[in-house]
Amino acid sequence: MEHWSQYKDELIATAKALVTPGKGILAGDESTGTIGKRFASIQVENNEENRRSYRELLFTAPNFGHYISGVITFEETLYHKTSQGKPFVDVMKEAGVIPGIKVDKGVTPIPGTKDETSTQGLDSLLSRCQKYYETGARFAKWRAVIKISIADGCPSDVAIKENAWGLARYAAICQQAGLVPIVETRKFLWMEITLLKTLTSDREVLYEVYYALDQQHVLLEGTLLKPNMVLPGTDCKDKASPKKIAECTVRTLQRTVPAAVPGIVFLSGGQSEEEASVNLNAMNQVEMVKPWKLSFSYGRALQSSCLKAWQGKAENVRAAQEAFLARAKANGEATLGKYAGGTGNNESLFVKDYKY
Ligand SMILES: O=C(COP(=O)(O)O)[C@@H](O)[C@H](O)[C@H](O)COP(=O)(O)O
Repeated sequence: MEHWSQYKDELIATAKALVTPGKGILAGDESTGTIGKRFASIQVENNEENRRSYRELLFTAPNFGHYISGVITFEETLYHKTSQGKPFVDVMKEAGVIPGIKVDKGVTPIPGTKDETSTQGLDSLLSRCQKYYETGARFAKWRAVIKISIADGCPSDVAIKENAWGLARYAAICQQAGLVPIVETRKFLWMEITLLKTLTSDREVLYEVYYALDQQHVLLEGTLLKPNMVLPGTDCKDKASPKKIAECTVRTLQRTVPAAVPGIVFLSGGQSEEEASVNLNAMNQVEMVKPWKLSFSYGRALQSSCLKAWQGKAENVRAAQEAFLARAKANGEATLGKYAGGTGNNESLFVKDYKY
């Protein structure tokens, strides 16, 4: 018996459903501080009722399940209800959308490194996951943040190993409780970093992550990977075309991610809405061997225009939902390589010195 035996079929089915062609994941798990920054940009107060109303707007957007397979929530949101008293979890399920939950507790510095971090939250993780499963969640997210900087010699071996091992422990525990673990390796790029350096570091990190997952008997068929696309830093002089980004990203994944993994759901990582859609589309068009589905798990690139349209006002809810659905549809098309382009905002969503 493996620790996941009881849930094996369900884990495999959930992971597969999350990467249904034409759909992807809404990352709506901004912690209280992060959503506060997003609200501040539209002069909306960061209180619980505004957070609840905003998430209600997203989860009641008409037919959002046509393009969204699952939603990652922050713990507070998992227990929220609509203004009519219906639990969000039920709203999602009725829309054919799978509820998910962020289970990590942020990062902490690794002593002796140059501001590299490891992710916290393993203590009591099993009992938390069991509780979330009972509430209706069927998948989880845990973010490892990897700093990439030539000047500081990062990522260091220590940081890579520490983060890979933590991700594997998290993944094993989630599967024990019936939750599909999304394994997130978020690279924090020094702004001048070249495409080549990102590519090399990504490969080192992913090798180690899949070694650790194997060591800890994680059922790969019941997992998803959430990486960055392979991109140059925002200040790098050599810009890369969507085709080049697609080729470098797919090649990196070919060399590191086993074919047993059903899907790779990219984070948007500061790309503009349009870039995130166009680059995902290019990956799904490029003629290379791709044994996994390539989809999205976007936060900013799905919500930026929606937030701007909302402005915290009830009379703007419909317009905000339309803005959200437009990005969901575009990215759904990009998972099929059928996004024609031109519908997204080109404004960069990069946040300088973001603290994870
Ligand atoms: O994974 C995610 C995707 O982010 P992104 O597409 O890069 O905007 C999100 O869940 C972010 O992690 C989200 O904004 C979480 O916020 P904090 O945990 O940093 O508060």
